[in-house]
Amino acid sequence: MITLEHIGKTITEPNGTARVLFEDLSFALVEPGSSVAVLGRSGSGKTTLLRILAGLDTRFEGTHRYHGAALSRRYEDMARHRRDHIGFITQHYDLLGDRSVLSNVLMGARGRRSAERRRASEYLELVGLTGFERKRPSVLSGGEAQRVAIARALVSEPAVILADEPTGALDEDTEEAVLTLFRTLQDRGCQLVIVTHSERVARHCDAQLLLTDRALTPLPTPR
Ligand SMILES: Nc1ncnc2c1ncn2[C@@H]1O[C@H](COP(=O)(O)OP(=O)(O)OP(=O)(O)O)[C@@H](O)[C@H]1O
Repeated sequence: MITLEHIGKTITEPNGTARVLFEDLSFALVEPGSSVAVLGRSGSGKTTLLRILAGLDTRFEGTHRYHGAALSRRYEDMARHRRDHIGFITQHYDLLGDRSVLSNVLMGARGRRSAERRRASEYLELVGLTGFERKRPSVLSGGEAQRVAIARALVSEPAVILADEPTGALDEDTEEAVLTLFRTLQDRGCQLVIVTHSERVARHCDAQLLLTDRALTPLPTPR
């Protein structure tokens, strides 16, 4: 269970003026295996919200809880929280260019080496990238790079997956395969937060929230 309570955040615009991004924002993902889509205009703060949930942004007011316990803002504690519980599919993939695809996926793994390598290969297969293990990120298409980022986030089978536009570079069939993979993980109890501009992706989630006027508002489920 992951919750945000009374979150406030102010950013500084490039011209030096302050802008309130979040004001008394609340969020709760309670049921095991549940998923929520976060929609909102460009610049409304969706990525910032995911970064707070991931423990990557600690400069905010309010409380971030995991299973009821308030998270410390110490860098080491946040890093441990991320490693132990969170899989983050970032908007720009953030692959390491001097490492192979397999090595990039292993960056997301924890546990015994041989088991990790096997699971990394399994997840590459699940995202349709068997045979890509030794390639470098620079030779991948955008959609292939995105699928490597997905495999990296999922390989540790985290309790919570945070996904920033996770299928933005994918064709419909590949997107469907990724959404099916997400559903399989949800069936095992994994919780998902997906930032998306796509109604199709939002429809796959159990609930939809709109980030507007500095806070989250529930939306009726699209048909
Ligand atoms: N560290 C920062 N310092 C200053 N401004 C920031 C910082 N991080 C984000 N911003 C600004 O905060 C606003 C929200 O950014 P964010 O990336 O969260 O939006 P978004 O809703 O995810 O947008 P998009 O849909 O375009 O990806 C933007 O105007 C961005 O320029």
